[in-house]
Amino acid sequence: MTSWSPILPETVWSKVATVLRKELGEGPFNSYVAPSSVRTGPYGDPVLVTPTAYARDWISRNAARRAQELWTQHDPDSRVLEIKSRVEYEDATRNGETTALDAVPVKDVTPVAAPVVVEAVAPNRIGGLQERLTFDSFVAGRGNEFAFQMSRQVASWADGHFNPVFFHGPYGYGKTHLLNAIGWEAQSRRPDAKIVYLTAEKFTSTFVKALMDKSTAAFKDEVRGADLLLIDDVHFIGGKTSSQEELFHTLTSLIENNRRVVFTADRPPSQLTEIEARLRSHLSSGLVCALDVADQSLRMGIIERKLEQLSQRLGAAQNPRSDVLHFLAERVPGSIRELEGAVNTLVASAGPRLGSLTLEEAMALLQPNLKVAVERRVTVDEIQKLVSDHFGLKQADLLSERRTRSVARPRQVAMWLCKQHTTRSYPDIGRRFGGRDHTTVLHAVKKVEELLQADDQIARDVEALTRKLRNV
Ligand SMILES: Nc1ncnc2c1ncn2[C@@H]1O[C@H](COP(=O)(O)OP(=O)(O)OP(=O)(O)O)[C@@H](O)[C@H]1O
Repeated sequence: MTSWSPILPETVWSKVATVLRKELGEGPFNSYVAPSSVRTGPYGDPVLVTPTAYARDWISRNAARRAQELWTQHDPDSRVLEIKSRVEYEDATRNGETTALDAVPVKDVTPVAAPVVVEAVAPNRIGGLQERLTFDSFVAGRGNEFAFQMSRQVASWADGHFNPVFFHGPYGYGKTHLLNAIGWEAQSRRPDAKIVYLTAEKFTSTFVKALMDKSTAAFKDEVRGADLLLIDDVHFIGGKTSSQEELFHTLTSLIENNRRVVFTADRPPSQLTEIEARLRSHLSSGLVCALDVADQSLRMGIIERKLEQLSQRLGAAQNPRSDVLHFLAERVPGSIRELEGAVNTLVASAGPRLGSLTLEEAMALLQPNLKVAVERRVTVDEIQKLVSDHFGLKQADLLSERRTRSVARPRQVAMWLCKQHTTRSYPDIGRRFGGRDHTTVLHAVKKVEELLQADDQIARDVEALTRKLRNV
């Protein structure tokens, strides 16, 4: 067996962070420590990378000594934890001080139930695409095989008989992954082509903003000029009349001009009852293709691929024993998103002991993941509807650019509820609130934490909303 040496920095960090969270309190922890992540420096030393110089200074003043103390307790090699802002770290990386292989976003090894770190969003050429979501990292099997083949066909720019292509399926089973993979592959085959990827939220919010700014012509040019348009979560456009109208004209124009369009949604077009009949019918006029929940063998394949990826990035490690693998595949409730979270938890918490863990030990480590997914799943969409109703707003207000307090505060409450009641990451929540940055979500979460202590009215609102969410 090849063992990991030295111990994974992420494993140590997740222990350190758990204690810091308790000692610093949720507010400061979420503001400064949670958005930071642990990377590895050129000589294997851990580096805590903070999003800003301000956060670096705050941590250096208020938490560095304690973090080092805790680090030393948990790291058999007693390495020194350096603290750098992201800019400093990136400069050092550019200057060859670190190796690409060493850079490990902590998100990948952090339990989903303990939001210690923020997902690192890699930059990409097509706006909005995530770099890790490619065909190579997608595992095909029963439930998604046909969707996978169709996606490859669209991405190959082969003469398509079907346009638009519409993928639908339950949450967390790879729709966004396939849409991203199509984008990457199509771009690599035709670098000159214009590929536009938009979530339906982003389509709506950008369009509404363009209406207000009287700049719809630019918006139309951008979207209707695409050779391939990829729209994620189109169900979101339900009830939004002007955006539906715009999407309808966009779709017909692209199809008339032989441009490709691909949609994803949580339901087939026929069930999108909040979408106007004319648009619904156009959505189903090409190929409608279902992604189904994954069976045990697909879940096992995904676990193996995920372990392979983690071991490539973190160094070789022995896979868990087969009873542990089967437990993961069969007993972790929820979608592939929760399954991935469970694999991350196990790898992060077991470290070099991964291969020798007994089933009982694995079950104990996975406790948070088993609990989280047992609870009823709440969606971002549901939270947005509930919050906008509660505060007498429209759902679109929460996604809009409006910053007046009567809108900004409910938006922050909605973001906080999303963090509490869904397994979505900060960047993901930001995307679903009109394409906002993850730092905005972090700020909102921190603000609401503060208000819950200081503002009785907000505390009552949050309590009422939480109760409603549980009973929906
Ligand atoms: N077949 C698969 N192979 C590898 N990873 C997968 C597969 N299916 C899903 N995943 C992973 O599971 C997670 C959730 O998938 P994704 O975001 O694509 O779900 P979705 O169906 O779009 O969900 P939602 O409707 O909530 O947006 C992602 O990290 C994705 O990479």
